[in-house]
Amino acid sequence: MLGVIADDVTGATDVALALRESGLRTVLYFGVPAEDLEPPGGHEAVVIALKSRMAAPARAVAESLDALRRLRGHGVRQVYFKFCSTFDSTADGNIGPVLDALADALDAPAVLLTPSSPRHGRTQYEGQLFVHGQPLAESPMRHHPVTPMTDSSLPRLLRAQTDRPVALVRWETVRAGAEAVRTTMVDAAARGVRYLLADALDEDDLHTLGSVVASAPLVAGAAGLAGGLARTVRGEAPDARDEDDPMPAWPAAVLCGSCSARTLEQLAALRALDRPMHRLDPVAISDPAALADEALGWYDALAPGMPRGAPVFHSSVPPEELRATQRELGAERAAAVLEEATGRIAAGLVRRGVRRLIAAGGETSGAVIGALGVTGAWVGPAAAPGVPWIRPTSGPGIVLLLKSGNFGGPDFLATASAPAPSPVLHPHGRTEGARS
Ligand SMILES: Nc1ncnc2c1ncn2[C@@H]1O[C@H](COP(=O)(O)OP(=O)(O)OP(=O)(O)O)[C@@H](O)[C@H]1O
Ligand SMILES: O=C(O)[C@@H](O)C(=O)CO
Repeated sequence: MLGVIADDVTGATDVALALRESGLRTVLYFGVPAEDLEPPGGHEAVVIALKSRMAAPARAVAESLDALRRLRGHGVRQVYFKFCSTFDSTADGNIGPVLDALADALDAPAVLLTPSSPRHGRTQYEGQLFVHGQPLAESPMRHHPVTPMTDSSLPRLLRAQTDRPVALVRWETVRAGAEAVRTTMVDAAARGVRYLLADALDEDDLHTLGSVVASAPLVAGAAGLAGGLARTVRGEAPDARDEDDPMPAWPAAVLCGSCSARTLEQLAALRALDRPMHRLDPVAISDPAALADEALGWYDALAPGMPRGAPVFHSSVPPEELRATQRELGAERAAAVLEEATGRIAAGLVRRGVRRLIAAGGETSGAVIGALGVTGAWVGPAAAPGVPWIRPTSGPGIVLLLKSGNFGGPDFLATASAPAPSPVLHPHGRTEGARS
């Protein structure tokens, strides 16, 4: 049994999909599940989604250790710490402290990690992180509203967050094969190195790395290495995926809090389709309940039957406008107002019969999950690489699509919220219409 601790909600759905596509039947929890909650039978991997990415180090460590305790109680022997493929962390940086705490608790000698996730265009070479071939600090991530990333050097980023020695596993070593990586790890551990940032440019590299850490107590990174590890763990055993898992064509709505470049493109595509769109402006209305009431009032006034397609609620703005709002309200307050309002809107929509909710942005998705009281979900088919449909294991009969800010093609939101059928992208690239 593989246990994953993810530092945000869309990171958790991303890694859960990687495990599912590697053939592991995967259950996902939002927050640390209650002691008496027995996971549904038949699963081979458990993912716990925390909302710790923006948290102060002490809180992130406490929450991660709590998740670890729960996973261990559940019989998990190997733990994967999932952080963002763009190494998103605040100025205080909690990835290092969480790694230190998990490594101590699991008695892990040297931990292999990499944010490389080639399916999402993230690669690591010579310790530098690239986003679709651009150095991280030159990518749109430099404008992120809460975690602007202005350095591309992973060793430097990680060393700023931990006192423990960090070294690289260079791409030439990875390409030389599992034995070369193993030797590098053993030598490094003997020299006192605790963290090995491994270069990886493609799925083969990740498979090699996965095979090296198949029995390591702690491994860390983005969804890419988790997939490489899962493929090794799973081996040639029969695939547990439910290939035809169709998504129902239920009434849909889109909730967008992400200001990422890709989300802005996806919103432009919705605008071009003349979808009904409502902007949430925290400067005009800074009381979250009033902001949500206004939005739900707009929804209630829409023509019955939604002839223009699923409605869209958004606060997404380009970087200059975002900075202006943040100057006016403060970045934290603006985010808190919008997240609470978005959660209230999600709950109001479900009360009104919406059963297919598409949320854009990790923090935004966390707010939606929290407001709906969703504590666990089965991982369904992918709507795009890294973005699975999920079905809550209890509560109202709905399906959710929680999209990381930069994931999905330009038409992703339009397609996912289309009346029916919505396309299902199979792991091996085959696309077909889902039945309703
Ligand atoms: N107009 C706005 N003004 C200020 N803050 C905003 C505005 N719109 C959104 N935000 C805040 O910006 C943050 C965006 O983070 P979120 O995690 O939802 O998206 P993301 O960072 O693009 O996605 P991911 O974390 O999956 O990459 C949220 O806290 C959101 O509330
Ligand atoms: O790794 C990624 O980029 C995503 O899974 C993520 O963490 C989104 O917040």
